[in-house]
Amino acid sequence: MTPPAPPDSGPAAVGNNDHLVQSNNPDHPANLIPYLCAKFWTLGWVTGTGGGASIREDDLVYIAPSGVQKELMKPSDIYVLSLAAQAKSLDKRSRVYLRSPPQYKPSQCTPLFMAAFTKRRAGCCIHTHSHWAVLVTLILETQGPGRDREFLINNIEQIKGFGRGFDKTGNLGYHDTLCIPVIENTAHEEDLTEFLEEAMDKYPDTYAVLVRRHGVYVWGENVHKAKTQCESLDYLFQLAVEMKRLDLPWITDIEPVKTMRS
Ligand SMILES: CSC[C@@H](O)[C@@H](O)C(=O)COP(=O)(O)O
Ligand SMILES: [Zn+2]
Repeated sequence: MTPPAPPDSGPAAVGNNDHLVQSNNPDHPANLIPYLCAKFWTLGWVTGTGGGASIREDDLVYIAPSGVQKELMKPSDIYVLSLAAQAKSLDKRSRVYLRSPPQYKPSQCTPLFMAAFTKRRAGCCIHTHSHWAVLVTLILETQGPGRDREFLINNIEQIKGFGRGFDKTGNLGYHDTLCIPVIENTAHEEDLTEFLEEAMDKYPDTYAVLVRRHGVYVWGENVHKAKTQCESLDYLFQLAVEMKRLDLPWITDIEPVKTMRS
């Protein structure tokens, strides 16, 4: 990831640990979150303040503000919290911020991002409101109860863009079936947390969870992996919607071609 030099990171540090979001390094999370969200906005992933991204570097978690135009964020808008301080806190639901811009509230997606960081040791989590993700959940809805809870696809090259799973090495193969669980949307974002965590427990190797009529959460062990997995998924969601339009199945039984390796 080599974004250009960061924009002006806002007012100089005065208290509030502002130094945590001030860096000339374009790969610093406080620079990278605004840079990535500006890119995601062009893809329709974070339009109208929806969606977002969060990055963990060791103990520190960098989070965007709530309800802001995600493509216009500045490094000085970013919240920082400590996982260790959070773990020590007696009130598990309250957040211990090392830095909070006073004019904002932290993203409503914070507990969902935290689930990826604490339950999967993820280094980055991306939330999109991509049309393709939403459409896939709507198509699944028409498959009826029991068949609407998993997005399954196989025999598509882009599936190789996904890791085999948490603490596993290597990526999925062309003939493997990719399975992304679907949870129901709730009126308030934070209420999704228990269902997202439940899906993580039930699907320990998944790197993503679809939220019906809402979007998708995708994570990875670092920014590169979260971003490329999110891109691969969006590609597959779009393909799946077009396949459905053409009445083509998402799951096919294709015999592996015999090669010198077989
Ligand atoms: C367009 S409102 C969307 C929000 O409710 C939520 O789903 C979301 O994705 C972003 O929440 P935010 O608190 O702005 O980071
Ligand atoms: Zn959302």
